[in-house]
Amino acid sequence: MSLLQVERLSKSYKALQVLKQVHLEVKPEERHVIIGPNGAGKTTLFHCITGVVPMNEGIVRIHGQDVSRMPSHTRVSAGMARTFQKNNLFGKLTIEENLHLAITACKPYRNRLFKPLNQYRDMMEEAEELLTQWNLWERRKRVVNELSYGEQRLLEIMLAIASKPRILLLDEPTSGMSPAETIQTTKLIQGLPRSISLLVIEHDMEVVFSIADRITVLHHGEVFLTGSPDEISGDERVKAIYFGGGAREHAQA
Ligand SMILES: Nc1ncnc2c1ncn2[C@@H]1O[C@H](COP(=O)(O)OP(=O)(O)OP(=O)(O)O)[C@@H](O)[C@H]1O
Repeated sequence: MSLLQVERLSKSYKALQVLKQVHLEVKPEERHVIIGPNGAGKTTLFHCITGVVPMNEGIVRIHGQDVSRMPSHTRVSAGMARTFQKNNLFGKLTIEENLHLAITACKPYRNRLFKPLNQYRDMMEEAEELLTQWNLWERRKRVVNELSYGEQRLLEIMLAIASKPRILLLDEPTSGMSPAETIQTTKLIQGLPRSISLLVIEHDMEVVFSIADRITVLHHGEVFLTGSPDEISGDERVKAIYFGGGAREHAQA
């Protein structure tokens, strides 16, 4: 069974039809990357899959469960987590405080907190484990606003992992990063447990081909082609779409 299944998803913003009858499947353990020129509808597709914006038509299923009408936060309970193009962190709080909030948001006691967060032992243990795994234990007291842009984006991925998702959606995880940060982030994505399936929007072709098991090309809001990295890189029509239009500036960056 597919972990994520998107069927006939369509979305318009007033007269502008952004997504047209999109079909997409992510299998268990799969790392699936979406590419396409600027304005192809990639981020809008993520917004619709995660319930950030309503779609006009279509079905989204997570592990067979229809989540199409669920609000965004409920989809997290169904096993979906995501990062955004612009980060969603609490800049004035420390790394560990951000993590405590992210873990607590997934706990059954999240709406009835009667004591300070650091007295919830299960949450503190999970936080310590993640901070250690991600080599952030020593830096846990650092305030987020003082971190580099690349560190903030990495922290965002860690916070998304804190909800123990079955599928993680990453929207341009390396955008705005230095070459060194891009390499670090790519390694980190490669090292994520296979138990978490990935759906990633990415423009940097080196990153795309170093993480993708399958690639979907989105063009003018439609799925143009889904295939293996070899199928996509060898397809002349994809090259024409991707390098003939709005992706050029990304490809050359
Ligand atoms: N809230 C909105 N209201 C109106 N139009 C929107 C809105 N969000 C996106 N669009 C339009 O929808 C189209 C697709 O945008 P989207 O951001 O999904 O593309 P994208 O493939 O993610 O692009 P990029 O690679 O530049 O991030 C664009 O024409 C965009 O201007």
